[in-house]
Amino acid sequence: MNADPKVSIHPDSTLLAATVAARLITRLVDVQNERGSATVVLTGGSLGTAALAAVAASPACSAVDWSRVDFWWGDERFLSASDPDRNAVQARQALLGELGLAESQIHEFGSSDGFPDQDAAAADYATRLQDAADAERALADDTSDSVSPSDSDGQDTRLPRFDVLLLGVGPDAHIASLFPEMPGIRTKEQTVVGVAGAPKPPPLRMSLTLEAVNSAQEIWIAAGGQDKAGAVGLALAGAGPAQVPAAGARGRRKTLWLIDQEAAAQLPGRLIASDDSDDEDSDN
Ligand SMILES: O=C1O[C@H](COP(=O)(O)O)[C@@H](O)[C@H](O)[C@H]1O
Repeated sequence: MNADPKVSIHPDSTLLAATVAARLITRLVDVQNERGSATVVLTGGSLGTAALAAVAASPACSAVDWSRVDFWWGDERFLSASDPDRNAVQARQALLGELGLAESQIHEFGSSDGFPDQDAAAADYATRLQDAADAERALADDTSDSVSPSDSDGQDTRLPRFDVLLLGVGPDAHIASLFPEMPGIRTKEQTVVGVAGAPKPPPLRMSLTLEAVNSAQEIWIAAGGQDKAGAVGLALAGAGPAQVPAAGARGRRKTLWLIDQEAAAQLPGRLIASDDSDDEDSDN
């Protein structure tokens, strides 16, 4: 049973990005203290990229041991590797390029330079996720006197453990590259899907499926601006995921909506009370 959504509302998108950054730094430090290393799944989009820039600008940035963080992506555009519209290129510019990471920590989707089409790049990403999951399980088995095997705590054996998975939301309520009423949002029994005909350019993309998104320990959905208010309102009013993909995101231990006042304009009244400001932060 995954976690019901909680909502945290912030005055504007600048403060929202700073809050996401502060929370991310804190969560990564906590996970590293608990488990040694941490894994983050990044999003593209305006707020996701602004939050990464805010991590880079934070005086607390160096509290994280970045050499023990792995980065994956929830989605990517099928473009050449250096295209400025690639989510990975934007994330490298905003933060990853500042951290002195090894390339082996940065798990980008394949590009149009290396793959014939988006389906081949999606299949490759699924294989790399499975390889990482297998390696994680082998490590857990080796240390099983002190650590529970990762597949006995409900972890999806096709995927590494995602400690925090970040999502943006489009005005149409898409998350990652799962768009309303398109095949990707209905795809089952696979972890990654190729997307053709996306309504937001570029049309060719790769995305984690909803199953894979919802394998994350914590999902943080960040949205700012009045153009997101309708999508946020519908998602939190309990719409169906096929029509409103953002409604389907549920982390295993936490589902946290981080939004600004403008994006909160159509929030159902009962949810304003679910603000997680007194929620510990329950990250322990
Ligand atoms: O195309 C995409 O859009 C969404 C939302 O982006 P935003 O700029 O409207 O916030 C993003 O979450 C996704 O990763 C990206 O590929």
